Amino acid sequence: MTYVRRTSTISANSPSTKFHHPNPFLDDHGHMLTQAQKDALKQLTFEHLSLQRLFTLQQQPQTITQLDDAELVEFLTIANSFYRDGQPLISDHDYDHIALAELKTRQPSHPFLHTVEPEPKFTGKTVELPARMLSTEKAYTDKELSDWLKRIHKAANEIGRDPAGLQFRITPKLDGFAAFDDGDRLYTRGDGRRGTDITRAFERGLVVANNQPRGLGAGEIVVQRSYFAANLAQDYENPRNFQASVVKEKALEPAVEQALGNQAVVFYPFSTLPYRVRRSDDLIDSVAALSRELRASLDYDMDGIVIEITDDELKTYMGATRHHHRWQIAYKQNQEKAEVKVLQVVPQTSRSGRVNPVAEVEPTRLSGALIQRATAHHYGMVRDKGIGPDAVIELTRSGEVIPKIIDVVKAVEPQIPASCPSCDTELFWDSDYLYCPNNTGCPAQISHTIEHFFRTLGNIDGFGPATIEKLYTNNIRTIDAVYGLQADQLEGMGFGPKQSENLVNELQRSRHEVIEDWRFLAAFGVFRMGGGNCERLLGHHRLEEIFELSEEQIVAIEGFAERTAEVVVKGFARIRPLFDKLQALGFNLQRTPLVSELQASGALNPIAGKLLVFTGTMTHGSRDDMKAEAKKLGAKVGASVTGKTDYLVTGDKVGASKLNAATSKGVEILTEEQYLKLIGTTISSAKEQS
Ligand SMILES: NC(=O)c1ccc[n+]([C@@H]2O[C@H](COP(=O)([O-])OP(=O)(O)OC[C@H]3O[C@@H](n4cnc5c(N)ncnc54)[C@H](O)[C@@H]3O)[C@@H](O)[C@H]2O)c1
Ligand SMILES: [Zn+2]
Repeated sequence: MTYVRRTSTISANSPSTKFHHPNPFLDDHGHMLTQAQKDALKQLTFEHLSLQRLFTLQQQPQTITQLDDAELVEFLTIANSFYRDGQPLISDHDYDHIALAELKTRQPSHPFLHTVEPEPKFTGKTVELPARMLSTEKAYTDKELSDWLKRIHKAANEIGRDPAGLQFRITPKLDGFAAFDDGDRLYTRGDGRRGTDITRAFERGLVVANNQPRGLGAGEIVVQRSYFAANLAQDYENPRNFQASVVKEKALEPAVEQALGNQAVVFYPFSTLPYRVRRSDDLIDSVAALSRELRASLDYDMDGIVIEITDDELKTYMGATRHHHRWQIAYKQNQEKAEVKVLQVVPQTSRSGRVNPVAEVEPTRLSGALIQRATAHHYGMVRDKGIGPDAVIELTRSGEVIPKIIDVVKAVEPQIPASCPSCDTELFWDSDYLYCPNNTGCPAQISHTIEHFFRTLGNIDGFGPATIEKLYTNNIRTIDAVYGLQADQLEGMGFGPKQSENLVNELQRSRHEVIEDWRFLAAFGVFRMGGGNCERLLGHHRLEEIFELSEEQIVAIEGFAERTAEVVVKGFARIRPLFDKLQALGFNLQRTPLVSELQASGALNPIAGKLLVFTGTMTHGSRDDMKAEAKKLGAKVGASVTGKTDYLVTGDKVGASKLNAATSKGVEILTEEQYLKLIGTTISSAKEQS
């Protein structure tokens, strides 16, 4: 694997760790970690995953299945700790259906799956809970629900109950912070058996929902949905994020204090929740409607419904696993699409000057996450489909944190900016895209370029959007100027003494730590030159040669088209002055090995990248084995000879037509023996090995 592994705690350099976070920023790469998440990450120790890797997993949750076992468990642990802290990294849907499901398939008895997922540690006395507070078993489909029902029926029969007579109590599954109120103290769920004293929440003004008395046992701390949407949605990413802060030991933030004062945050005992009762025979058919009904009757966020049997004797008989009560299940429907109303379309100028539309929408819950904004592909879509205030759009969430607009249900007058939101310069259209032409003076373009640089280097902390914005207002607007900063200068700009020192140390570290030259080049953000293309290019030409390269030389490299070569040559010319200045600062660059060198040294097999066709009966192994081996060495294997074939490898009893085709197309023909020699093995040594 090629990503950087960090084996120790990510260097602590966090400026004031703010618990709640304002709207997350979406950078050019669509990276969505918020500052608070990044700060929290710094507290964690990674053994298997890197920060970059987490970024990728967050952006492409489907790649979670490619992690190895240890990485997967580490990822689950990290995701869980973020979730409990009110800042989910990925959606519940992806957590359950991709990450957890993967572990279930691979290691059904892994301890992670069979205990209550741990909550963050709070200060406070730990006590034995009067009753166990477990997780719930989950059903996402009617089939899963009916399987559960069968188990209930079986148990009922075992103790002589008539399954048809059983009653099921259905309550909303509150999406809050679980707690237990014994009338005197309030405790967290902890590990399900022992919780931590968080009575301070009541002392801070938490009330029991609907003026109910204290001491009603298990429940959740929740915030009113309407209050959240009206007063908190701008500052808190989701209600979980807000709710968790009510019980934290640190001083309350003003918004939390205010919400408590307004009695908008409550402890809701489960025993006082609105409920419905159904019998076995009409349970499954009615769950969807009940779910909607209960949602409408409750001004708190819910995450499905909880179904449990009411027969106490049967409950006792069925008991619990270490993870859940067998007599209870949560039913969650997958809601992957939603229709929402647009509040406004906000323009965001990117590093390249392209202005991207972000639709702010009425807060809507979609597969476990609160959605407040969505991205349109480009302003052409906004223009052609009529997206603006009051438009109704259809959203889908396919793993990304910010969902995409898939369709417009109700079109309106499109909301399109005339000038750049950052520098006010008049925008221009280039087919479907809007651009700010002010490349050298637009604050957004300049700041994002600097952010991109540091983020791509990946070996420097502390230079996030907030820092860069502050530097910008203090006239530090180029990367070389940032590298020239001294601690006292930073202090003069309003950075704290400790932070100033840290920032200067980080700048030094980023120059002294070894970094791959392709990563360094990618940091300059030349159009079409992301990490992959930089590495490919530097596999053929040295970093110091790139400014002399012609379009022809670039096109000659596999993977570069003519149009790309043209913009790349221009792009290199543009960055050259900055490049020279930064290189003079002495970064510790590690060269990308040249393909030619690798081939000469034998590190790269001569057939790597070549297209081979095998024909005839082989003696070295079966033809399939040989094909597999060739692929392992980096070759591609074709079925028939074409003009692109590099070698035709021939065994015994070869048909004349293949040989003729090879000859007429100028394809080199190798006997099996010649081939084995080429790849550095002989028939006998190959046989010994196998
Ligand atoms: N997005 C992420 O990264 C992430 C990470 C970890 C967990 N999760 C989510 O958390 C869930 C598992 O967490 P869990 O084990 O804490 O909770 P759970 O979903 O299994 O629910 C159990 C809890 O539900 C609460 N509850 C709410 N309403 C209730 C009611 N009416 N009756 C009874 N109990 C009720 C109780 O406090 C109980 O402790 C998963 O569904 C998963 O999607 C998400
Ligand atoms: Zn601009």
